[in-house]
Amino acid sequence: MDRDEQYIKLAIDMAKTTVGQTSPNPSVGAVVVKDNEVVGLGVHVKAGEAHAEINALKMAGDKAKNATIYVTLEPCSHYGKTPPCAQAIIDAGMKRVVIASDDPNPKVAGRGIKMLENAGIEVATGVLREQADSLNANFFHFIETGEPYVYLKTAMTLDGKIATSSGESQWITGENARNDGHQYRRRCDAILVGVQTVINDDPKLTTRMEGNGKNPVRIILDNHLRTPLSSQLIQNDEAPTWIITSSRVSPHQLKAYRSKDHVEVISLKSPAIKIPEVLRYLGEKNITSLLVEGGGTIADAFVRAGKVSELVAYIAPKLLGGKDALTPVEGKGFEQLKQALHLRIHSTEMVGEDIKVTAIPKGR
Ligand SMILES: Nc1c(/N=C/[C@H](O)[C@H](O)[C@H](O)COP(=O)(O)O)[nH]c(=O)[nH]c1=O
Repeated sequence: MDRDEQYIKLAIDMAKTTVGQTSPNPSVGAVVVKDNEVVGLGVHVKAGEAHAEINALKMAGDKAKNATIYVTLEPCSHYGKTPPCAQAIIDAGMKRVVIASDDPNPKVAGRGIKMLENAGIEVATGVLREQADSLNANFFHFIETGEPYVYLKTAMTLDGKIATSSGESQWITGENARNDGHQYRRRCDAILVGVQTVINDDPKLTTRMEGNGKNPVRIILDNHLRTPLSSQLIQNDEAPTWIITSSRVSPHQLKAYRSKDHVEVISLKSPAIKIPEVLRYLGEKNITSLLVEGGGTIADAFVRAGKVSELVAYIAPKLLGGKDALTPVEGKGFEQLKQALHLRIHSTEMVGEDIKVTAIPKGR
């Protein structure tokens, strides 16, 4: 690993610590180096606050002059909530800029680099690009599609069951795997379940394990508004609860949920909920990442709609059997093998006694 890669790696590792808290902005890290000495470090901590480059330049002060800045994403060139970073780098009299990811926004991609080169600053790009790009896969997907990046998460036994035939499901996987699953709740802007999971499991869907963290918005897909008023998602107000229902529900039914400030019922215009419509709506609400926790009917709807960005499967070394035991993907399914959703295995690792597999649909 050469010097440029070393400093970009440091910037990426810093950016990793802010994943989930900068939404709808990307997670970015920056390192300022003068004569092989680190003189400034910075991350973007929250949307609307200073960008990583600005924080690193602030720490570097006068030492930024004729120094090099290593940044995980192309410096912005436009006035957003804060002035453009490319201009701040020019004003600081820097000599060189090393970048990992290009800006995915076609409207501004390359403009920051152009500004820097026109000011006589040397620019190197694409250093550890893949690592930096995967850090912001959610953000890049959101910018390119206007829809949230969708993690489909499931927890099953080795024989593919998510619950016993009598419906018992807690717990299939161990503490470590469930803890790992909560990191996705911290990272995602929203978590989504179907009403059957609410009825069966009465989940809280908050980020509770390993030091807590930001709670995602909790979303229930509920065509006929069957969410029990007594359920934790209605009674517990630690996070917003959005119930997405169809246009067929009556004003009387809607009224029942109005008493809870943290609950919002959204009836989409169609008589039956369609996944693409849900994702367009969530994108408009700046939900950039969505954790779909099931159950099987919901998973099937997302799979058949071709709207899964990444599968996260936890597999417990257990056998449950039972022809009526629930499986991760239920619903209508595909009738022919050639229709199957093909994925590329992205990672496999042990998490406690369980196996964790992540996989990306082919062609993404
Ligand atoms: N049943 C299992 C899971 N089950 C996940 C279901 O969504 C379940 O209803 C919620 O996890 C419950 O939410 P909360 O914990 O109350 O916030 N997920 C897992 O990772 N392992 C399992 O064994």
